[in-house]
Amino acid sequence: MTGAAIELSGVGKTFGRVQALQGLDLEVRPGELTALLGPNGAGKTTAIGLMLGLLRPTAGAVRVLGGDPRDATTRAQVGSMPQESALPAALTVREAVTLFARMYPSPLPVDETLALADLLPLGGRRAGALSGGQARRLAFALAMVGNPAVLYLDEPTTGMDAGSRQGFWAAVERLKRGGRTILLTTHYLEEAERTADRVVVMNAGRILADGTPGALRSSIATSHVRFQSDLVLTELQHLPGVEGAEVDERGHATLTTRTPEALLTALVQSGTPFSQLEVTRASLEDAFMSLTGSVKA
Ligand SMILES: Nc1ncnc2c1ncn2[C@@H]1O[C@H](COP(=O)(O)OP(=O)(O)OP(=O)(O)O)[C@@H](O)[C@H]1O
Repeated sequence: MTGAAIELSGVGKTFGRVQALQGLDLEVRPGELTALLGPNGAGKTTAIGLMLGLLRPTAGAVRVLGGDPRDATTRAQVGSMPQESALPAALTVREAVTLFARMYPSPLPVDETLALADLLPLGGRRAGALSGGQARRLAFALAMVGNPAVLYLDEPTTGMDAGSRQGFWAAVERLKRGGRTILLTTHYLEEAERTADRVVVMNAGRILADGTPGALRSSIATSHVRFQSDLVLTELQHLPGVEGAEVDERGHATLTTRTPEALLTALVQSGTPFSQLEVTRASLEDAFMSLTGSVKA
């Protein structure tokens, strides 16, 4: 045992001819909030299915809290908010949470769980009558009521309005401070950046990047520097930190760089006259798309 809360080593998963995951190595430390990011079909849900013991790996091994994710002792310590949850439509919110609480050895108090998911005012409403965003909050409550050490949230905020989202992330922050290990998938990069200790970017069943949100941003986020000058393409390419350069026939240059400040300092120091300067920072969304080569999901 390595002390990792979740450990995937050399994990592969195929569905017929589809290779959903290939040689996946991932260690999640206890208490860490990890965001799995990737376009549709990247393999995020499959990875969670393996960590939950709902799927068996075709290759490699999956350990959760030092045990087999299929064992009852492991499952009792794990909570999951799936992408689409079948909620017990005829039960009220409170009844559903109470019922789920009975399935765990040391559940959270029902009222505390309802409060965490901002559902106290809706305790008497039938699950089948909830709005989409409210139903997501009930799925969150059902994932939490067992007082899990490890919590999986698969695209948790899909369908939530801005207010629900804010409340939800505040609750996740509290859970994180309480020392739980949380692994979530999301398409909302900015949310992941704000909340996660670590971001793991996946595409086509593999990990493309893994690091803190800040490190990821600085490793992939580029800026565009545009100006007009007499410099020709080779001179532009030799400015410090230039990763890409284009120049049109009128001398309008567009340079791609991760260090726009150093580039501009060198440009000014060279004494070359320039005009129409414009510096734009690529959004994290752009950087993510260029990394995964995907269109926005
Ligand atoms: N039960 C299954 N049978 C066949 N193929 C599957 C099955 N489950 C997943 N796949 C395929 O495996 C690949 C990974 O799917 P997965 O659902 O893990 O992606 P994802 O990253 O969660 O995508 P999304 O962002 O759309 O939820 C996809 O090509 C998908 O079609």
